[in-house]
Amino acid sequence: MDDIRQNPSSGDEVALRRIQRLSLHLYTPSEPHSGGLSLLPCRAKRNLSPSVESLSEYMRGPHREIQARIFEFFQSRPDLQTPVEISMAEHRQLCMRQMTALVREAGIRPFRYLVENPSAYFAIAEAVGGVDISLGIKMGVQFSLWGGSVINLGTKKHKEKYFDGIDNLDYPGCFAMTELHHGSNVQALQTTAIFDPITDEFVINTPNDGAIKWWIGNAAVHGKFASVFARLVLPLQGKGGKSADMGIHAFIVPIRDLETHSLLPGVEIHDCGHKVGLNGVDNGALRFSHVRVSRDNLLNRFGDVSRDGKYTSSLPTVNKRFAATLGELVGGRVGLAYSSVGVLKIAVTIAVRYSLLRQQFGPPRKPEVSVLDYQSQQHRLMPMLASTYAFHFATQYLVDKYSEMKKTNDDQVIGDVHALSAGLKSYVTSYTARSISTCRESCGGHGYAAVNRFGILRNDHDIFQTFEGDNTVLLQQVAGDLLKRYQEKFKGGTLTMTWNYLRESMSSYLSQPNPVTARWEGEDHLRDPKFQLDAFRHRTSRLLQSVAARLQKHSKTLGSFGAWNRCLNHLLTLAESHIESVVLAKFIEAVQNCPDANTREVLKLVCDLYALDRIWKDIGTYRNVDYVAPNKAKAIHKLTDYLSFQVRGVARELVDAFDLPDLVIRAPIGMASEAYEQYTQHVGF
Ligand SMILES: Cc1cc2nc3c(=O)[nH]c(=O)nc-3n(C[C@H](O)[C@H](O)[C@H](O)COP(=O)(O)OP(=O)(O)OC[C@H]3O[C@@H](n4cnc5c(N)ncnc54)[C@H](O)[C@@H]3O)c2cc1C
Repeated sequence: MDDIRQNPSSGDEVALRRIQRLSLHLYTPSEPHSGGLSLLPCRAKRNLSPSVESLSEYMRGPHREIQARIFEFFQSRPDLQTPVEISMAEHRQLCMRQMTALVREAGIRPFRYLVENPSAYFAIAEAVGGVDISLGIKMGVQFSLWGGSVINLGTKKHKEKYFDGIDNLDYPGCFAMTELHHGSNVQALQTTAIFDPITDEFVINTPNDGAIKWWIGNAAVHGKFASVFARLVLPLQGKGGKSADMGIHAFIVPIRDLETHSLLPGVEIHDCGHKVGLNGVDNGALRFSHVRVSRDNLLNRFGDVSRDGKYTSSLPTVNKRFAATLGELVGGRVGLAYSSVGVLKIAVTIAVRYSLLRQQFGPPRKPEVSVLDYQSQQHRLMPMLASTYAFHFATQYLVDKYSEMKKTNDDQVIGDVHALSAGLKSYVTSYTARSISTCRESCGGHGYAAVNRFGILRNDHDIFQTFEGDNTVLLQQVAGDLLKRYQEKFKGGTLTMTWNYLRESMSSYLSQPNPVTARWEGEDHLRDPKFQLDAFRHRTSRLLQSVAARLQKHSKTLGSFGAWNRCLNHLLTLAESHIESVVLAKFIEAVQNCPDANTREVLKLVCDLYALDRIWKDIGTYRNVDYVAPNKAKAIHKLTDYLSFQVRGVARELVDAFDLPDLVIRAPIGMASEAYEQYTQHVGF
């Protein structure tokens, strides 16, 4: 493409003059702090002066020290840093070396943290994901999935036998749930585990090619064990002497010899091959041909088989056992939501720093301006920066709740964590996936250089939307949960903490919007957290009430499955709306709890942008029900642009406060200083 400055055809000259005229119209000379140009000077602006240190201190959370240890360790070991170009085979070996060195040389034992201090575990996962996302996922497979299944679905005997080997990596393992024909629908898995009462063993078998375990992390190269999810079948225990299918259970199956590493008899493994991303993780496909394992290898916390082949369980039905089994695996979702925010922080930091550095065009006879001074660039990046802050606090809350759940086993907290982890995992990972592309675009051509990271971040992170539960499927769990609570409300039941607002407010949200407040357009009102939360909750309550009525109507003719499908998009919108309400509530709380007044003021600005941008993006919904009048909609739009502009003034400090070391950012264009120098050096100047 021709560059319009170097080769101005007459049409291009006209375009250039138009841009320059536009610059004159839109901008007036800058105030000192913004470092650029100011937008429509219609308001009396206050310059904020955030302290990066104080902001960072508040954001950091309690586990910064262990993260710093991880960064220092990898910083000191260039041989363990992932280069930009690396083959799949080398990447897999490097990832294994990285994980082994972390455990055996740096002395960081993620598995112990997972069991004893989950919030520290998630901080470790975020930090190693910053070193290489493949490493973060490889570690997640080993400790959270393979280790987590043994600890959470097994009993004391399993812990005694396997804990140390998992912890010190003598027992690298896999989590083998997904099959070729079934991923999301776990209840339909076909691998069987048939009890043989004569030998006191289970026989693990893949009955057809559709039941081949697929995508199993750690299987292609490194795994020695797998926790295999299979239907537990008891011969002669069903009606009329038939076999009884007791549903999906997990079994520990050794897959490779501990000494020689060769495949064990009856186990066939093939490599899933080169992937779009995460090529440091060795995903494999496994077929089992009548592999025998001891009865003790059943992970028997929720269901057991006695020596004489009788089934016992504290849970009365197959569905309850299934829910309990899958429920124990929510830790993976918590980790993904949390790590996804970590990836978003990296992408936003690179995009914002570069957009501040990069200068293109400007008013006549004036220096060129930073591209972040363009309203369009602010519109792309500032609400994203605000969302990153919002998700930071929301996922921090999720991690705290998860830790509380593990400590107390309280039913209400369990309910809360299950729905919230499903919702935040899907909402945050989808948002991050979209945003990485926007960040790439906002850095122009230099965003396309592999060294500047967006390609690998996008490719590695993309699958976060699918594994540990496909996002569309998980959002339906959130919607289902909301509907359940809605029904309970009318039966006088209790609501868990996060859902409490529905009880408190359903009736007021569902009454006709107040025509007077619908017209209020003052900045104080629009920036009042009460108005913002009210708007989010009003939308959720309406969506909930209307979808409940639609489901009831359609189920009469379509049955419950058909009715659900007829309302599916509505249900997904409901789930997202609810998650957004929770995210906003947690952000508002975080602002209010911030002890330093200066920092609080900056966070309040960022929070206001998050809230108003979301309201503006969904303004049609609010207008449709006259929750906001036309004048108010216009005021929201104007204020959102203005807040984006204000956040631009503190954008550098906001990304610096993420406190990500160069080891994690790596992109030359995303460096805090001398970015151009580092970039030119990279290509050899
Ligand atoms: C890199 C990678 C690593 C993985 N690691 C592991 C691992 O270690 N262990 C393991 O067991 N698994 C692993 N998986 C598998 C992963 O968990 C599954 O891919 C995931 O659960 C989704 O299942 P699926 O791929 O079969 O998709 P499907 O369930 O077939 O979904 C396909 C599409 O249909 C849609 N869809 C499905 N059901 C519904 C519905 N009810 N309503 C609306 N839409 C629907 C989905 O949104 C999606 O768009 C991995 C996958 C990958 C790619």
